[in-house]
Amino acid sequence: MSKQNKSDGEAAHGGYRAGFSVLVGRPNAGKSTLTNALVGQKVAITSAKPQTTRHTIRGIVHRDDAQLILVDTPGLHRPRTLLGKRLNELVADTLAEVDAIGFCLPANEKIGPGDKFIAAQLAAVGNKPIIAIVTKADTVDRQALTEQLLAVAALGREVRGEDGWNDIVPVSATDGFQVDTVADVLISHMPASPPLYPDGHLTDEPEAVMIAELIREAALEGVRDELPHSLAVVVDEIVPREGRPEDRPFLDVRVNLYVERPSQKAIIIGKGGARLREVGTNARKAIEALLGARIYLDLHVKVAKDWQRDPKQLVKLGF
Ligand SMILES: Nc1nc2c(ncn2[C@@H]2O[C@H](COP(=O)(O)OP(=O)(O)OP(=O)(O)O)[C@@H](O)[C@H]2O)c(=O)[nH]1
Repeated sequence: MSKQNKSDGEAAHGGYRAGFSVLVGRPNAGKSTLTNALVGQKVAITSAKPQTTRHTIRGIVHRDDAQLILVDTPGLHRPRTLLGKRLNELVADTLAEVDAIGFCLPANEKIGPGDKFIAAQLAAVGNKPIIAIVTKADTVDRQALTEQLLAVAALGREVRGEDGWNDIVPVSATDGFQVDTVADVLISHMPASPPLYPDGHLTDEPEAVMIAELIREAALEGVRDELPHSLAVVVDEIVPREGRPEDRPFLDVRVNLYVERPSQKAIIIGKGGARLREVGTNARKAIEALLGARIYLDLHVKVAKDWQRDPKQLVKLGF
């Protein structure tokens, strides 16, 4: 993340700004959906279930005069299991690195203890610009939105003193309402800097992590209720097949899906393996589109008992 030419001031890079921003908020606040709307391409998985975003996934907003690099974090929350604790460490590390923080609070839910907990943590980060983003604005009427904006402003003053949040922006990621404004406001807090990534680059997430996310999304389709947080996906290897012409590569992708109980393994695999085949077919199409190459997808389902609580298992699974 080193920026060349540490000279300050607007004119330093012809007025160009570039930097990092993170969206935080409690589970289900709409962070992934907003990231996707800002970046304009699906990079993070979304789900109706909380805490599906396990990895830090970056998307980049490109403008003629700016680059906004977004980091999508897992839901910041009170640690419960060890996995939760690791997630919170990840969040704390990310906060220290960014130039501005977007704090997401849904318009259609009263500010609760979870939001206050996060607000206090953000205030403790120090002098960083914090922009309160009131998400899902389409779900409430004008008056309810106004009241929520006032409540969010009051929360800002409560944790940060009289100045409160640097900005407050209502947005609807699903309707596209104010999505550009959110980008504008975040960009206004980015430092003068040359572009940090080549144009057209949408994510710097290692391909393996994106592949794992695509498979995880396909595997959870229709069974989210039975398998809320018990599925981890690890890409073992991606090997180019030998003897293929360079312009038409073919890759062997080997992947392990870890669940916590044999009953969950049965759900993933389905009767006679039918469900797993369907998961493979769906994920393969998405992965081929991502990689621009044909692949053979080899999926294995394994039971790793209590992987969420076992430090050794967590390391093995990449957490
Ligand atoms: N109506 C409406 N629904 C939204 C909007 N943004 C997100 N949602 C819905 O809210 C739910 C949660 O959205 P996500 O983007 O997955 O939330 P998140 O904060 O990333 O959640 P975690 O990954 O659990 O931290 C999903 O069902 C979304 O479809 C919005 O602008 N309007």
